[in-house]
This record gives sequence, structure tokens and C-alpha cells, in this order.
Amino acid sequence: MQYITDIQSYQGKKRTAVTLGKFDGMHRGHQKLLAKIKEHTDENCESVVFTFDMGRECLMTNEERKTKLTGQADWLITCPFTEELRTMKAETFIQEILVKKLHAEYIAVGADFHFGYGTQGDVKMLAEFASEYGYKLDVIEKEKYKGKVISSTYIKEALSQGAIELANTLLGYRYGMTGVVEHGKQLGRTLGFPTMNVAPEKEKILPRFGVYACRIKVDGTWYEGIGNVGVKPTVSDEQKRLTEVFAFAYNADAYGKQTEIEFYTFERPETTFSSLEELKKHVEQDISYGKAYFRDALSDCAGSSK
Ligand SMILES: Cc1cc2nc3c(=O)[nH]c(=O)nc-3n(C[C@H](O)[C@H](O)[C@H](O)COP(=O)(O)O)c2cc1C
Ligand SMILES: Nc1ncnc2c1ncn2[C@@H]1O[C@H](COP(=O)(O)OP(=O)(O)OP(=O)(O)O)[C@@H](O)[C@H]1O
Repeated sequence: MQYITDIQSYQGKKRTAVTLGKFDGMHRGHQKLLAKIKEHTDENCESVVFTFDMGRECLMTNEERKTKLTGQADWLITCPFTEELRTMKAETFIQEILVKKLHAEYIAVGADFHFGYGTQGDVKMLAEFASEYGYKLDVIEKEKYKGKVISSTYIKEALSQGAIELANTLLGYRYGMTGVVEHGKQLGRTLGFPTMNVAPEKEKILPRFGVYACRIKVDGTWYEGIGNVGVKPTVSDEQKRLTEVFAFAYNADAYGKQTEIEFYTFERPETTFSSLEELKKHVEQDISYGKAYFRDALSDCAGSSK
């Protein structure tokens, strides 16, 4: 997949099948659009995911979207939502970007897709220009879950409530974060639970602060664990957002290593404990909870394969 952040550097020569939007999270609705453009690709036609980088807090960083789409699309174009793009008339966007630049022969969007200055461009306008510019337009019915339309906004709401299983269902994969293991106060090991401290990107949305059964990938291997998302108010007043994971079966030095974390289930909210002893007692319970969670999850899998 070719990744560019500036439409002027697009060098594609073939016709394209394009989908457009913010694509924050690449949730199940977004994946439906991706499947549609992939259906239309062949030796003469490449798939293009065109996203707008709004520069706001997000479910997925640009780098994470790039990783997720690698092998799934021929081009990922992530355009910063500049003044030029914001004030571009919808007709100009169709003519200059979709037609002249991308040579679009197929466009797939959801029914509520809007674009162009004042968001005046919509599926009606895209349909009106279709025969003139020789592209086919597919307006995709919104993917729903239990009758409710899946959207990035819905997933953000679920995460803010700690409803991680719901968020994972709407996404179609497990929500997580990536980052490098940093040095903490090294208190954890003295308390009996060494943790990997991983700071999220500034714009990355974290689930509700609290304790989660999670997995962490270090050096290519996934480890089960229990982690705290938050600012650890018992031991720090820095307000620095971190995910701290105690991986049950990891006992090497992970400082400086790139990791990936996936959240499975919410156990309890982050708490300001009155002492380190109280904290230790609760973390011991959290560890038992996490181990039981993964043990039960594994035995459920074994049961279902019978
Ligand atoms: C499972 C787990 C649960 C935690 N829960 C809390 C909590 O509720 N409140 C809190 O202030 N810190 C919590 N922490 C963070 C600990 O305070 C922190 O890991 C410990 O002080 C070690 O910090 P260090 O890595 O800077 O040495 C939790 C950590 C883990 C691994
Ligand atoms: N549930 C869905 N099913 C199918 N297509 C969708 C769905 N949600 C969004 N789309 C389409 O995917 C593209 C990108 O959507 P976008 O990321 O802007 O929407 P969203 O997920 O609804 O986000 P937000 O909640 O921020 O409005 C658009 O063409 C949009 O219409």
C-alpha cells in the first residue's frame, strides 16, 4: 500500500475505486466500504481510501490506520483538513481531486457522507456528476448493531463508559493502543507487580480510566495481563495519561520496546487509594480477576469447539 499525506504527491496512473471520509477507527461500517472498493479493483483499477485528518482526538492515529490498511488497499491518502480543503467547493473537489487527480471510476460512500465548503457536497451531488465524469456511485446502507447505526461517535461513547466489549463489537476488532515502554517510579516491582508503562499518543482516545483485562504484544509475542488506564492518582499528581500493564508471564526488561495493547473487559474504575497497602491489596485482586478472565475465556473457546 502506498501512503501519502498530500494529494499533490499522488502518482497513481490507473483508474481508481475510491471511498471517502474520516474513517476514525475503521469500524465495521467503514470496513463495508473498504470491501466494496476492493471488489472493484483489477489490473486497471486501484483502490483508494481517502481520509481527512481533522487533527482532533481520535480512536485511531494516522499511523495505526496505515498499519490496519496495509495489504487492504492500494493507496491510503490522509489529507490534513487544511483551510484550502475546508474552503474548496464540493464541485471543485469532485472535478480536481476525484476526477482529474484520482481518475475515479467507482466511488463508495455512506448515505450521510458530506464534503466540500459548508459540507454542501453530498451523495445527491456525487450522483448528479456521475455520468458526466464517468464514475459509478454506490451509496452503501449504514451498518448497524442491534438497530443502531455504527459510527465513530457511538464507539467513543462506549469507550467513555468503559463498555469495551461493545466498542470491540462495533469496531470488528479489539480496541487498543500502541507505544513505547517508559520508565515509571519503579514502585510496581517493590509492590510485587512490575508494570510496563505505555503512554498513548497525545490525540489518542483512551477508554474510561480504570482496570482492564488486556493483552500486550512485546517482541512479537502477545502476553495476557491486567492493566490500569489513567493517571495513577494514588502515587502521582502529574495527570500524565498512561496504560500500565502487569503481564502475568513476562519477566524480562521491556524498557524502550515498542508495544501494542488490546483491551478485553473493564473490571473497575481507577481509584485514589489512601495508602500503598490498599493499592497493593486491590491490585492483587485485579491480578486474580485478570487470570480468571483469561482462563474462563480460554475454557469457553475449548467448549465451543466441541
Ligand atoms: C492492575 C493495576 C491496577 C491499578 N489500579 C490503580 C488504581 O486504582 N489507582 C492508582 O492510583 N493506581 C493504580 N495502578 C497503578 C499503580 O499505582 C502503579 O502501577 C504503581 O504505583 C507502580 O508505578 P510505577 O510503574 O511508576 O512504579 C494500578 C496498576 C495496575 C497494574
Ligand atoms: N455504519 C456505517 N455503515 C456504512 N458506511 C458508513 C457507516 N458509518 C460511516 N460510513 C461511511 O464511511 C465513510 C466515513 O465515515 P465517517 O468516518 O466520516 O463517519 P462516522 O463513522 O459516522 O463518524 P462520525 O461518528 O464522526 O460522524 C462515509 O462515507 C460514511 O458515510
